[in-house]
Amino acid sequence: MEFDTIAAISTPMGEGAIAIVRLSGDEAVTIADKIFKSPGGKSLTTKDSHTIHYGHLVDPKTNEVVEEVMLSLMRGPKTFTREDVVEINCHGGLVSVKRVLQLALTNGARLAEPGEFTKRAFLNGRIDLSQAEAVMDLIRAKTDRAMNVALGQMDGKLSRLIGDLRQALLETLAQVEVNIDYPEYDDVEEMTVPVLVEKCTWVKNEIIKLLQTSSQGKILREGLSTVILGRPNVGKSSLLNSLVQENKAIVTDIAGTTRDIIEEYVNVRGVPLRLVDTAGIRETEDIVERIGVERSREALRGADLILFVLNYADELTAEDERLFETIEAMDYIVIVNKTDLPQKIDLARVKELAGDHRIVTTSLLQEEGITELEEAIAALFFEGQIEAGDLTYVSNARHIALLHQAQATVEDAIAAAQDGVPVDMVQIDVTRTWEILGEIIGDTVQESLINQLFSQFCLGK
Ligand SMILES: Nc1nc2c(c(=O)[nH]1)N(C=O)[C@@H](CNc1ccc(C(=O)N[C@@H](CCC(=O)O)C(=O)O)cc1)CN2
Ligand SMILES: Nc1nc2c(ncn2[C@@H]2O[C@H](COP(=O)(O)OP(=O)(O)OP(=O)(O)O)[C@@H](O)[C@H]2O)c(=O)[nH]1
Ligand SMILES: [Mg+2]
Repeated sequence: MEFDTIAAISTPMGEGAIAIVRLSGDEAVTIADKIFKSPGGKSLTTKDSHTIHYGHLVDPKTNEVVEEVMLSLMRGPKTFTREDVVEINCHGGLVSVKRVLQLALTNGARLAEPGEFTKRAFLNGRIDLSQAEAVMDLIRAKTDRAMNVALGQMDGKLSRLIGDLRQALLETLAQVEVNIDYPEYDDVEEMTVPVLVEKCTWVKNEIIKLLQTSSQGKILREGLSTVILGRPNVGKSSLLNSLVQENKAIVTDIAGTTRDIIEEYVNVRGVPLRLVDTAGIRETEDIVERIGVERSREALRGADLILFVLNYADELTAEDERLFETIEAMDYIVIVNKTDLPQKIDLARVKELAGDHRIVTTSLLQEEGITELEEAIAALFFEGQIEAGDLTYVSNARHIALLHQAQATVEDAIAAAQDGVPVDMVQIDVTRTWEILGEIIGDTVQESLINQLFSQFCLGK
């Protein structure tokens, strides 16, 4: 494909000692050649591919030296975009990077749109759509595990599986063609239906397996949304601090210390948590605190997991019992904190209220019970789950939606075939399933969607 030459800053703005301005397209080398002077004076166009060069950027209009740089020259198709790529490594700092970019733009490059480099890698056929989406996931990954999932997908793990499913569907379609071409042979019809049902059932089961990974996949990507809940002063902020192993939240003995929501990412035994510390829930006259309490209640609504903190050294209150009711239908762990103080809480009553939910006792002050709590969190996440490593995860909402659609259409195909619907009718559902799966890897997908997907990328990627 033929495209114009794009340029963008590919490193964070104003940070770091070195920054990269990247160019990609047919004119990348000629544009770079116009503005780059090596000590030896030789033109870049004479240089070998995949080489790096020291020199200066010089404005061809004014002959002014703009920057001292290292320049990487990579000719397509063995590049990130499959096009000619030039990367200019300049001194970090806002002014320097912007000057370099500006110089490239005034000498024939166009400013890249967000995600346009990766989009070209896709449009030029180096990667498919799910791999391109994984590039973005990789950048956003907040834990090792999330990063590994993204790396696997970038490597084409999901693409290969989708490819296999589509291949199986194509084979059934071929079988159906034979049937349509030779309708006079009854035995062909007799053969077609079982083959169709068998292959489609396999596809259906694989889709179901993939979808089963999706809730874990989403959590790995976005973190398990975990809300720390409880009355004022029970030790919620202390719990956040001990899980993140840093003093992120303010802890005092004054009830009502936390007024607003505090959010932190932590990795508990491989489970990424998006931890939310909330204002202690109580009836209050204080306007600021009341807003905080309201926000705590809101945070609860989107939570995957609640860490419900109770005070060991205090009797259960009506508020505690109400909170048990509020979270009744949710996943929660009860944490009875302050075990270093004399017991006042009725633990039997706590067990009764908690039912099947886990109860952990802690003294956050003395750093006791934290290991048990971490184990309880990990156990909840991995309960009855297969070892995480070798699964192909789907975590992307777009992929999940398409897999649900594909499951529905392939089920229609199976049901129709079993009901004796003519095979050329069943063929329609099979073809549709093949198309829907193709959308995941971007094979059968609309341009508007592609544009929208890449526009969510960051600049320079
Ligand atoms: N300086 C720099 N660092 C970077 C990138 C970059 O673009 N520039 N990347 C950007 O995100 C990542 C590396 N990703 C890359 C992926 C593919 C190819 C590439 O050239 N692929 C070719 C050739 C492979 C080969 O030589 O065998 C290909 O697949 O055909 C390059 C970088 C991370 N680090
Ligand atoms: N004795 C004892 N004190 C603790 C323990 N954990 C926390 N505390 C103390 O309890 C007080 C309240 O702790 P916080 O973590 O601020 O409680 P909170 O639930 O966030 O309180 P609010 O933000 O006001 O809702 C502080 O003085 C803590 O040092 C514990 O295990 N034992
Ligand atoms: Mg607090």
